[in-house]
Formats: sequence, structure tokens, C-alpha cells
Amino acid sequence: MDVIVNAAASADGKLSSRRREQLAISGADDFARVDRLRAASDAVVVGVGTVLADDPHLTVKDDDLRSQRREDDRPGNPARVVVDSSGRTPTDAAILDDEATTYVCLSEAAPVDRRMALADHAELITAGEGRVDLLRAFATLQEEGLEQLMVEGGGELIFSLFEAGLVDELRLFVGPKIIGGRDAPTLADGEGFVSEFPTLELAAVDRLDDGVVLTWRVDDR
Ligand SMILES: NC(=O)C1=CN([C@@H]2O[C@H](COP(=O)(O)OP(=O)(O)OC[C@H]3O[C@@H](n4cnc5c(N)ncnc54)[C@H](O)[C@@H]3O)[C@@H](O)[C@H]2O)C=CC1
Ligand SMILES: Nc1nc(O)c(N)c(N[C@@H]2O[C@H](COP(=O)(O)O)[C@@H](O)[C@H]2O)n1
Repeated sequence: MDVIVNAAASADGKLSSRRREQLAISGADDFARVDRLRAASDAVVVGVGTVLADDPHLTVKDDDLRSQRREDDRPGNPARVVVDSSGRTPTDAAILDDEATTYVCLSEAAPVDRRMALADHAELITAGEGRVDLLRAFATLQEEGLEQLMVEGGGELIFSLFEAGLVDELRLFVGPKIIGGRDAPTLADGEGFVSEFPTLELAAVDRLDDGVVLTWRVDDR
């Protein structure tokens, strides 16, 4: 399995403002790059915080890219995955529409009524007691044939994936905005590391729109 984290951050490292609304940090060329990365992936993964904040669709937007996938005997859109311990994904969320298969990864703490509501719209995976056990959940996704995973965020999930040693590559668009705010989400939130910080090897620097795309490989992967 290969896990690529992709995100867009302001020059000061924020994924959004303190209001947690979806912001256009990158421009048209970066959205096209993200679309190509989605098209090259078996699944696109987000945390439920991103679903609640952005109501993302996570589909491939370019018709030609979807057609090319079908010619390659793949579904037009990659699968979508929500990491959602207690089943908070709303049943009318865009991510649960019919455009692609959606997996919701729950913990054992997810209430039965939420499980029943989500089971009508998604494939359910249960891993972990109070919180989703990412190692187990990702192993199940791999058993489902999903090998190339793209993670779009947000900061809580990205931190946990680095903590679990599950990230192979980070692609970060850094854009020309200062968002600021101690409560605004950053690329990696969670508790933070105090030692044994994951280290990265710079693989590429590409100028795009009014920013740069930094590609880092994660050491020891
Ligand atoms: N600029 C960008 O590229 C992107 C920005 N965003 C922004 O990020 C913000 C949402 O990020 P967050 O609030 O950090 O939420 P998140 O999307 O990282 O979801 C975190 C939630 O996932 C659940 N979860 C279950 N098991 C977990 C585990 N093992 N580790 C971590 N989380 C687990 C928990 O309920 C947790 O609160 C929004 O403001 C959104 O707009 C989101 C994606 C991309
Ligand atoms: N690449 C990128 N640049 C930005 O400026 C962004 N705000 C994001 N956000 C991500 O895109 C998702 C929305 O996807 P759909 O258009 O609904 O398919 C959003 O939830 C973030 O994951 N990405």
C-alpha cells in the first residue's frame, strides 16, 4: 500500500481559518494537479472533521480523467473513505452519494443507530475501541484491493497517520496567504510530537499558481 498525503496550506502552515470553513488556498492549476492525483488513486481519504466542515465530494472533476479510468477497467471515481469514530457523517453528506463507493471507518464506540443509518449509504469498517485504529482500518482497505491511497486531510487525521507510521509521501501546496490564529487547523494537529519527529526527504519543488508544491518522501518507509 502507498499512502500520499496531499494538502494546501497558507504560507504560515494553516489548512483553513479558525472558522474551519473551506478556503481556496490554491488556484486552478493546483486543483487540476489534485484532480490528476485523485484519478491516479484507488481511494481518497478524509477525517470526519473535514466532512463536517467542507462537505466535500472527493470525485474526479475532469471528464477525460474519469473516461481514462474506465478504459483502464477502473471505476470512474476512486473510492472515498471517511475516518469517523462515532459515525457523525451526516446521511445527506455529498461523500455518500452514488458517484463512488464510500467506506466509513468507525470505532466500536459508534452507536447502533448511526451504524444502521450509514449502512444504507456506505461500506462500514470497524477498527478500534474509542477511536479508529488506523493501522487496522488501512489493512482492511488493502484487503478490499485499495493499494494507492490519497489523504486530503484534515490536520487531526494527518497527524495520526504520521504517528502510526502510515505516510509514504507528503505533497504540500504552500500558497500566498497568511491565515494565522492559534485555533486554525494546521497540516498536523493532534497532540504533536515531542521526540522521534518523523523526518522527510525533499523529492521535488515545483512552482505552481502563486505558490510551490513541495514533495517529500517520509524516511524509513
Ligand atoms: N487546505 C486543505 O488542503 C484542507 C483543509 N481541510 C480543513 O481541515 C479542517 C478539518 O480538519 P480537522 O478538524 O483536523 O478534522 P479531520 O478531517 O482531520 O478529522 C478528525 C476527526 O476524525 C476522527 N478520527 C477518528 N479516528 C481518528 C484517528 N485515529 N486520528 C485522528 N482523527 C480520527 C475524529 O472524530 C477526529 O475529530 C477543516 O477546516 C477543513 O476545511 C481539510 C482537508 C484539506
Ligand atoms: N488542493 C486543495 N486546495 C485547496 O485550496 C483546498 N481548500 C483543498 N481542499 C480539499 O478539497 C476538498 C473539496 O473537494 P471537492 O471539490 O468537494 O471534491 C476539501 O474537503 C479538502 O479536502 N484542496
